Amino acid sequence: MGNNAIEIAGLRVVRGGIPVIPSLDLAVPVGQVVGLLGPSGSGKTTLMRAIVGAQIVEGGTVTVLGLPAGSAALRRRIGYVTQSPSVYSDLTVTENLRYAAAILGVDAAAIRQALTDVDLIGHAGQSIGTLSGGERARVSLAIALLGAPDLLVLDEPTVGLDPVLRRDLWELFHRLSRSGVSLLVSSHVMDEAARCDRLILLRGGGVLADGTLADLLDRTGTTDAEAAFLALVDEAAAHDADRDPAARGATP
Ligand SMILES: Nc1ncnc2c1ncn2[C@@H]1O[C@H](COP(=O)(O)OP(=O)(O)OP(=O)(O)O)[C@@H](O)[C@H]1O
Repeated sequence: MGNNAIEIAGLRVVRGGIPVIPSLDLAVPVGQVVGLLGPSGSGKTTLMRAIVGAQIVEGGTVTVLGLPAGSAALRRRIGYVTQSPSVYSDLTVTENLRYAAAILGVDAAAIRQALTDVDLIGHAGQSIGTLSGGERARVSLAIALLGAPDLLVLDEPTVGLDPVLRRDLWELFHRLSRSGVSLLVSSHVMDEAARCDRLILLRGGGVLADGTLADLLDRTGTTDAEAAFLALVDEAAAHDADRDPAARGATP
C-alpha cells in the first residue's frame, strides 16, 4: 500500500444504466484530511460507497489500507458516516453506542472515548429523538469512531451544523489525522476546502483536480476555492467543447 490509505485504478461504476464514474484513478495518502468536493451529482457518494465496499463496481481496482475494498478484514478499520445516518431514535445516545460497540466487540471505555471526542458526554443519557440535528450527526460520528478506525469516510458530515460546531468538528478531524487516521470528507461547501490538507475536485464522475488548495489557486490564478473550482469547471467545459462541438454551450 506504500503511503496510501486508498488506491484506485480505472474505477468504473454504472448506476441506473449510466456510467456515473466512467474511469477514475486516485491515491489518498495516509494521515491526511482529504476533501472530496464537487457539485451535486458529481459522484462523491458513489466514490465513497466504492471505497467502503458498498457499491457494485463494473471495473477497476479499489485498494483500501492495502486490501481490496469490501474485504471482511476492513470492516473494523473503516468508519463510514453516510448522509442519512441510521441511529435508533427511541434509544439514548449511550444505548446506540452500546449496540454498535457490541457488534464491533469494543468496551465501555471505547464508548466513553468516542463520546468525549465528539463532545457528547453531556448528552449521553438523552434519547436520540430529542437531540438537535447537529448532536444527532455527532452520534453517528461517535459510532464511526468506536472501533478506532484507520480510515474515516465521512459523507457531508458538517451539513446543517452551525459555524462553531463545524469548526469543532474540523478540529477533531485534524486531531484524528495527527494520530495517524486518514480521513476522506465530502462537502459541497467550498469554504471547507481551506480546512483540508488536500483536495480532490470531482466533476461528472471524474477527477477534475487533485492537490492542495494552494496548488489549485496557483494553477487557476484565483484567490478562493470556489473561484478555483469554477475556473476549472469552465476550463474542462471548454476542453469538452473543443473535442465535441455539439457539446458547446452544454452546462458542466
Ligand atoms: N441508484 C441510482 N440509480 C441511478 N442513478 C443514480 C443512483 N444513485 C446515484 N445515481 C446518479 O449517480 C450520479 C452520482 O450520484 P452521487 O450521489 O454519487 O453524487 P454526489 O456527488 O454525492 O451528489 P450530492 O452532493 O447531491 O450528494 C448522479 O447523477 C445520480 O443521479
